[in-house]
Amino acid sequence: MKLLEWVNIKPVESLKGKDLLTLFDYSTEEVKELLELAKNLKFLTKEGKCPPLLAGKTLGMIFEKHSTRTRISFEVGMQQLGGYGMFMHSRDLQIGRGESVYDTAHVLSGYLDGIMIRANSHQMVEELAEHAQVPVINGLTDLFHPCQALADMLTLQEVQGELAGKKLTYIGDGNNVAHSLAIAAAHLGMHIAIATPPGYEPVEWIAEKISKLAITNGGSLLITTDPVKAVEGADCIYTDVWTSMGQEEETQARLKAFQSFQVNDALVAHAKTDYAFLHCLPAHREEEVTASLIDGPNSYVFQQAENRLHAQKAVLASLL
Ligand SMILES: NCCC[C@H](N)C(=O)O
Ligand SMILES: NC(=O)OP(=O)(O)O
Repeated sequence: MKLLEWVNIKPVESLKGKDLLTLFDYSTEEVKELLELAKNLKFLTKEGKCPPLLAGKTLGMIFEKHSTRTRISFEVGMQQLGGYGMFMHSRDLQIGRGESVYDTAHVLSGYLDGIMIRANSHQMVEELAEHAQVPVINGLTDLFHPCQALADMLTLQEVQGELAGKKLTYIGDGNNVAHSLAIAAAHLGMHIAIATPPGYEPVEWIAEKISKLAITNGGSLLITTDPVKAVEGADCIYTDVWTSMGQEEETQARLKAFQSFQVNDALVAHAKTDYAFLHCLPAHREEEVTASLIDGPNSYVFQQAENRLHAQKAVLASLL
């Protein structure tokens, strides 16, 4: 039998034409199906047989902020699926000179089959999605980073198998990455613990929704200011930068506030011995994580970065 006949590469039917703004908008079943498709697309890609599911299609990729992984994985992902990914920096577009989101959405919809955008404000991406006639994919906003979270779950599934009931700990800033990671983990029924300094907790309405979703799926959400409590018995430890893009002038204050939230040998001693360490990257060694950990045997950060490619191909193949 030919590979393509026994590896299931059916796009997630119910997601056709939809946007991906946050994983709150998807059902648990849809998230699981996307991850299954991502796993199969990864396998086929490694065999040199990634199917050309998006032949002739073009994804426009708008960036208001820097990117290494998101830009390159979307561009290469489109190419592997037989389509084309077109990079645009917002400062080169008329939107950078004040053309409205409404007009931009209508105009781009006439040329493209989908739009991926990395933006400063989540609200702007919602407005773009409202007026675009093609799917809009969130490549990071101030509030969410759903594509990252799908790659994170794919990586954890590869490393630890079934995730329901496992404990996922996030240490650091209650930011975009923390929000999306916890939403994805809640879909998969994980026990999530988030430790942040006071004042840097996840946004309240987002945390409430995550908690409900986690409980529905047999998991839970704990938010604490005690990193040791959060790490106790963890299967996975995750951290992100203390200062996100756009917060540069808060750097000094944040360095001080996050001092005791470094992921280091003393802290991970409270986790399971075979815990997996993840970080969305870019990382600052000896700030949020020590080199001994991110470059150590429990770290899967490069596998995680590679998985952006395969997780996003599942998204692209399904939405476009
Ligand atoms: N590459 C992902 C960067 C994530 C970070 N929280 C930021 O928003 O800058
Ligand atoms: N993790 C992530 O989104 O990386 P980039 O900022 O390099 O795209």
